[in-house]
Amino acid sequence: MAAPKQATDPSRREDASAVDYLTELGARVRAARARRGMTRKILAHDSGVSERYLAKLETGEGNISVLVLRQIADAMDMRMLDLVSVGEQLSPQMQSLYQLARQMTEQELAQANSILKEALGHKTGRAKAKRISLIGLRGAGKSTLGPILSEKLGFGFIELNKQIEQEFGATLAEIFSLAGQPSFRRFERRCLQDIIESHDEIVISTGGSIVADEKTFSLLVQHTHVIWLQATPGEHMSRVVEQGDLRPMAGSQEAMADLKQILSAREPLYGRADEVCNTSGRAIDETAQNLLEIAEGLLAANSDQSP
Ligand SMILES: Nc1ncnc2c1ncn2[C@@H]1O[C@H](COP(=O)(O)OP(=O)(O)OP(=O)(O)O)[C@@H](O)[C@H]1O
Ligand SMILES: O=C(O)C1=C[C@@H](O)[C@@H](O)[C@H](O)C1
Ligand SMILES: [Mg+2]
Repeated sequence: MAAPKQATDPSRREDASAVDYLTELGARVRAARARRGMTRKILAHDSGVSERYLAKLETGEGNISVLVLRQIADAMDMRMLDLVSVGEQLSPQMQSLYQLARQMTEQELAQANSILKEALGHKTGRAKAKRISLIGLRGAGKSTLGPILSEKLGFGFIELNKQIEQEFGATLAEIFSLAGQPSFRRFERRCLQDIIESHDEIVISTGGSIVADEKTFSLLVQHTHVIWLQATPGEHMSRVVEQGDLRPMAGSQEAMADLKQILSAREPLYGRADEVCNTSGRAIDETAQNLLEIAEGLLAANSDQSP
């Protein structure tokens, strides 16, 4: 007869973490239901999921399907994300804002955004000081235009990714392969925080994926005047290839589709920038001049707001 599996068996460890996860998920559903004052019967009625199944789920016994979880989240008017992502819950204040925002039309959202920005204007204005950051996809021109802009403004210049490499004594590739993406994101945030604390007049060229981390990107938005350097997908691709990076050529159809997908996924995030600078079909000199005007406009608006 085969010996029973020991606790050190990796498959057992996976089982244990799955049980913990399902228990946590169940507790979240129960807590969310309780916060809304919904009995299990009401949630069953509103979601179309049986009371019996809900009871199993809430005690961590049911390995729920994504679609059923969506029914439950919808019935409680909440994001599935807040049920499934352990350790990443919205604070009560954020939840309240989120609920409010969910009921608004796009037009009302834009209005709410500018009302909030204005109401908090003196705070954000000071918080941004004379820091300009450039964001955008690979080949947008962040590294090319950043130093030119800093020279024209008489400010310092920092290439965030280079700063991270210096700070942590390893190349980006090494950081990604040895420490992994989550560590890179932590280093990136820490570096940005240090730069913000130590520089009031600076141009920062960021990495294209800085928008992927909500906290880091919020830090950037709150403490710098963010300018999104835009280009067409074709130009992003041709510029990267011209720089000698031949990776995008491996199956160029697929690479182009990937690039377009990344761009469209990031567009709403890049869209949080204070201003946009279109670099497409323009010479570097011309773009640099336009970028300078945009930056000066942002700095002037900021000095108007300062107390
Ligand atoms: N109008 C323009 N503005 C900026 N760069 C341009 C323009 N036209 C062509 N280029 C070229 O596009 C390339 C932009 O590359 P750059 O390395 O500055 O992009 P990046 O945004 O820093 O990308 P990455 O995310 O890979 O660091 C350069 O080779 C530059 O010469
Ligand atoms: O756009 C991207 O996805 C990236 C751009 C680089 O600057 C780095 O931030 C990282 O390698 C990822
Ligand atoms: Mg660059």
